[in-house]
Amino acid sequence: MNSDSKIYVAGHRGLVGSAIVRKLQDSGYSNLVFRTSHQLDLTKRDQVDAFFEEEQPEYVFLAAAKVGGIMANNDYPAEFIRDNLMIQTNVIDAAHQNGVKKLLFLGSTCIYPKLAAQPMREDSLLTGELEPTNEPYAIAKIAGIKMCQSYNRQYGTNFISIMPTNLYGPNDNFDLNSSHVLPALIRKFHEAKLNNTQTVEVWGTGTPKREFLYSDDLADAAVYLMNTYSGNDLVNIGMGKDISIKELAEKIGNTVGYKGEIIFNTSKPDGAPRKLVDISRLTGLGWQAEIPLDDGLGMAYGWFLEHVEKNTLLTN
Ligand SMILES: NC(=O)C1=CN([C@@H]2O[C@H](COP(=O)(O)OP(=O)(O)OC[C@H]3O[C@@H](n4cnc5c(N)ncnc54)[C@H](OP(=O)(O)O)[C@@H]3O)[C@@H](O)[C@H]2O)C=CC1
Ligand SMILES: C[C@H]1O[C@H](OP(=O)(O)OP(=O)(O)OC[C@H]2O[C@@H](n3cnc4c(=O)[nH]c(N)nc43)[C@H](O)[C@@H]2O)[C@@H](O)[C@@H](O)C1=O
Repeated sequence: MNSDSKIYVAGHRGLVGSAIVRKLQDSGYSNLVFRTSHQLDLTKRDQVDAFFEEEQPEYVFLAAAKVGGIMANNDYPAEFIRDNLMIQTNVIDAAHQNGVKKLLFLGSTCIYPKLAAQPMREDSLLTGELEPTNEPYAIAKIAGIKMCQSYNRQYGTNFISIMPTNLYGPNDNFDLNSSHVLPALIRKFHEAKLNNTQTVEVWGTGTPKREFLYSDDLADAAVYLMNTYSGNDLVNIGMGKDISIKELAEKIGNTVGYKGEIIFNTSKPDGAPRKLVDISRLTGLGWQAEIPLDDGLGMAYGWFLEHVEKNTLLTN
């Protein structure tokens, strides 16, 4: 990408899209184009076609998607498979029809089998059963990967796919029903501290392990790979380290300064037992993460205090 290349960041208000925009702007890219979902509903093919014809972007970061944590995926499987298939099909095909030079598709490590050998290598894709709580979303993401690879093969496009681990950072979703674990626990511990509540409920057994990457690290990797990597092989993006949900809860409790007790609600699902990604392909391409979890948690809590707590949560 050149500094004046026209770059479309789909999903620019979200956790990932907003981090990619910050990274591009900080790196001097000045010709960025965005639309909110109200201005451009990417599930609507006619709107997507009109947008690409009008704007003719040269590069596309596809960070628009229907995204949520374990319960949202479990409760709304139809929306997760439908919206994601529609958004990615419309954008990937329009990118091809309009001669986009390069597109980066965001998948997720939930595409790998529930019991994949750890750390999960890119070649474990389609070698076993998926985790049931997010199978419809994972199937949509696998279709997106296969679409990029098929377009590259048949039409000679340059569409790459990256598979980030669990992410967190500014503009995360802090809604307790639909969010991922990390923002949910920041909010739960913060509210328990303010209200002097004796216990905080953590879902599941606390034994599943997850790997967490700060969104600015992910954005750095995405821009780096857009500039340096072309090919059909997926690239995992992660830290290469994971922790249990119990350990995460304890860390967040310490970050927030909560003194009460943690209780586990085992009626809620655990999901995949472990999702540590193998990052050898990524490190071989010359990139590694820089923001340790302890630093990232402090930054995420600071962002929450500044942007979410003040404005909405406690006035509900
Ligand atoms: N969060 C995570 O832990 C992980 C995320 N990913 C992937 O990263 C990508 C981005 O996720 P994340 O940033 O967390 O998600 P967010 O929910 O934070 O943001 C998603 C964005 O998509 C946009 N969007 C949703 N539906 C539509 C639509 N119909 N038309 C146009 N825009 C739409 C929204 O736009 P608007 O704000 O304008 O409504 C929103 O800003 C996804 O592909 C996800 O699978 C991968 C691994 C982990
Ligand atoms: C990114 C990834 O995200 C999802 O998969 P997940 O990693 O299972 O998601 P999660 O962050 O919601 O949960 C992780 C673990 O944490 C436990 N947990 C405890 N307490 C809370 C809690 O309060 N909220 C939530 N959400 N989880 C909690 C929870 O029970 C589980 O054991 C999918 O969307 C998947 O498709 C995907 O791609």
